[in-house]
Amino acid sequence: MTNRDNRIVRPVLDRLVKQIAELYERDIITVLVSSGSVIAGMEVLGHSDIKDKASRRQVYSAIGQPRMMRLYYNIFHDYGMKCAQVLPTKNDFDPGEHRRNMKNCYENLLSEGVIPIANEDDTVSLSHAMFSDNDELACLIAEMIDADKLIILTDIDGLYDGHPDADDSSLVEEVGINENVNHFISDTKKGEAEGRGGMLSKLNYAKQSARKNIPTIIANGKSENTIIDIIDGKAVGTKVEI
Ligand SMILES: Nc1ncnc2c1ncn2[C@@H]1O[C@H](COP(=O)(O)OP(=O)(O)O)[C@@H](O)[C@H]1O
Ligand SMILES: N[C@@H](CCC(=O)OP(=O)(O)O)C(=O)O
Repeated sequence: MTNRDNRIVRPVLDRLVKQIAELYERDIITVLVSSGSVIAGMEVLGHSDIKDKASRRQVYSAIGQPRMMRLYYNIFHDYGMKCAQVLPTKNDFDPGEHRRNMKNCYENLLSEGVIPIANEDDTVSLSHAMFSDNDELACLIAEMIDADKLIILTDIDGLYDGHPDADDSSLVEEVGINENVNHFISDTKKGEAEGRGGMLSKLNYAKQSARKNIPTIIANGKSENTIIDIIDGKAVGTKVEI
């Protein structure tokens, strides 16, 4: 949802929400896990003199998260839908009261026809409370709500069997949970703002979800109709299944 200049690309969010709205019409209900708060905060504040990276992330995300939600609120509203914000930390997923409360909240939001939008609470999640990235958060939510499917969107069509820019690399259509294909992945993290993730993390959490019987697909979030195509059973992205 960001471009190389570290700006939020509204048409990408618009396309996402349009598809979520179309699925809702078909009684397919989505929970959205969305990053973007740190970059949205950087867009507002610009350069910060705060040296400590964690403190800077707190400040940027505290500024950016309401901005992301304003964008989402407006776009969902344009499609006649309502959305809500859920900001957990990793600790909230431990067995206990917070987990039960969070699950209850998801169930109630969904029963009210409201689409939950989750992001890590970057203002408080430091060290052990921190998810490794939003791929982990999506995986934990999918498991908690017993999702039928997890779709991990990125800026590339899926996992390639070599460097994505190499002429002889091609898209891997399916990966088994016990298949070791980590060597396909090169460290091409573009240094984009404070984004964490990366393809290795997507693959690991996709396998983790598949192990819990949640079919998972890594696909391109910048393409026009990715989510709908996946739901319609078209051959899109990289499937990770048991
Ligand atoms: N074998 C591979 N197949 C697909 N993508 C790969 C591969 N190796 C490295 N990558 C890189 O992973 C990137 C996707 O992860 P990235 O966008 O960094 O994660 P995040 O969405 O968490 O920020 C791709 O843009 C690509 O450059
Ligand atoms: N929670 C942070 C992003 C965390 C993260 O892992 O981002 P990404 O590398 O895009 O999966 C944010 O909203 O900016």
